[in-house]
Amino acid sequence: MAERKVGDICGSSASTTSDDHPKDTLDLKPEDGDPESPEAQKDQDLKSVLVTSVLNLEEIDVDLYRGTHHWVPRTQRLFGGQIIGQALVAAAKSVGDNLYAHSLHCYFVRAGDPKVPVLYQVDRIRDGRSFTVRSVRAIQHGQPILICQASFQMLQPSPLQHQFTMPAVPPPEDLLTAEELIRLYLSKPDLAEKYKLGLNKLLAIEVPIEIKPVNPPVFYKVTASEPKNLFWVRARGYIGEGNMKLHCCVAAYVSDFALLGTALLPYPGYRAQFAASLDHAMWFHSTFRSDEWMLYECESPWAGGSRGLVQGRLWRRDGVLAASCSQEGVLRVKPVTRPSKL
Ligand SMILES: CCCCCCCC(=O)SCCNC(=O)CCNC(=O)[C@H](O)C(C)(C)COP(=O)(O)OP(=O)(O)OC[C@H]1O[C@@H](n2cnc3c(N)ncnc32)[C@H](O)[C@@H]1OP(=O)(O)O
Repeated sequence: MAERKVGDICGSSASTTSDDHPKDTLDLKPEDGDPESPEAQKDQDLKSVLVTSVLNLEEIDVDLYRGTHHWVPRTQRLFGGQIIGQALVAAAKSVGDNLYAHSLHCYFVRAGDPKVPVLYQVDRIRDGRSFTVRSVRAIQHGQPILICQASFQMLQPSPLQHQFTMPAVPPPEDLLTAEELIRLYLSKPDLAEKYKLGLNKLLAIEVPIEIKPVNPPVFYKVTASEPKNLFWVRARGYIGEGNMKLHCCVAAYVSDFALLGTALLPYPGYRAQFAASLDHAMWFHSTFRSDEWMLYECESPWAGGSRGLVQGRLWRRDGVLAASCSQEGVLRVKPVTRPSKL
């Protein structure tokens, strides 16, 4: 299968079969070439776990897929980004080669259960001339946990093109990863035991995303800040060029990570007692590589009524706006009790 260069926006490499449904188009296998070659083996070894497992759905029947879990947050409810990414994989499988993921809108209606797989039932809502829409229900225990609509468009260039300017920040090479920051905190000789425990738990989590905060928090800082956050993100491991559709699914996974917490930044005197994403919308603007560093600019324009609205923009290193997202989440908080100084 000819490799598609990254110039295609969230494209796919489909081929139609004898029936009227294009066959599965999201090929997660290594690119063309001898699968036994040392290069292919190296790729396979380094292949991001997001590709080899999290976003690699099993086909159960036409338009019915099953997804498994890789990393589950401490809340023990499925990570929202995983369900979104897998739902987009399922939606994209029945969409032809000349169509590109440009948006998705989801509601999280029940907590995902990490003890059982997720089924993805795809409904082919419409195949229009320029736009094709799929609806996906993520199902567990016979009930939907997520409802998602995804839309795909033919490439239709236009003279109307503009974007905001990417924030000026240090490059990722000048910053520390989240793990490096945690190890730095752990190296403090006067670090209290209870903090050590929490930090080592964080280190033990195998999140398939690498993160470099642009303004790393001062360790257990208690000062309020604006509800804005910036960090460099990329998928761990190798994904490679040629499958923009897959990069969109990985970006959907990444976009839900550390986003909702932006709304808590002005309130260091409170901690989340219950926090969960209610909905999530995403728009894909240009080509990008989700296994290369991208700047994730997050901000929360509003919070109230036990909810917080957060918005994110994913920027390529060259300043091109790759994707935007918006999410509202439940934020039920309680005051942080600090040991009295007396
Ligand atoms: C800052 C940290 C950011 C973390 C971001 C995590 C991002 C994620 O990936 S979350 C995963 C994706 N999203 C989801 O799973 C949400 C799925 N949807 C749902 O679970 C439901 O639709 C939900 C909970 C939003 C609404 O359902 P509904 O039955 O109306 O909820 P409700 O009765 O209000 O209470 C639900 C939960 O809030 C808890 N709760 C209710 N009131 C309070 C309160 N005052 N204080 C604290 N918790 C409360 C309840 O105990 C219950 O918790 P649990 O599910 O563990 O029993």
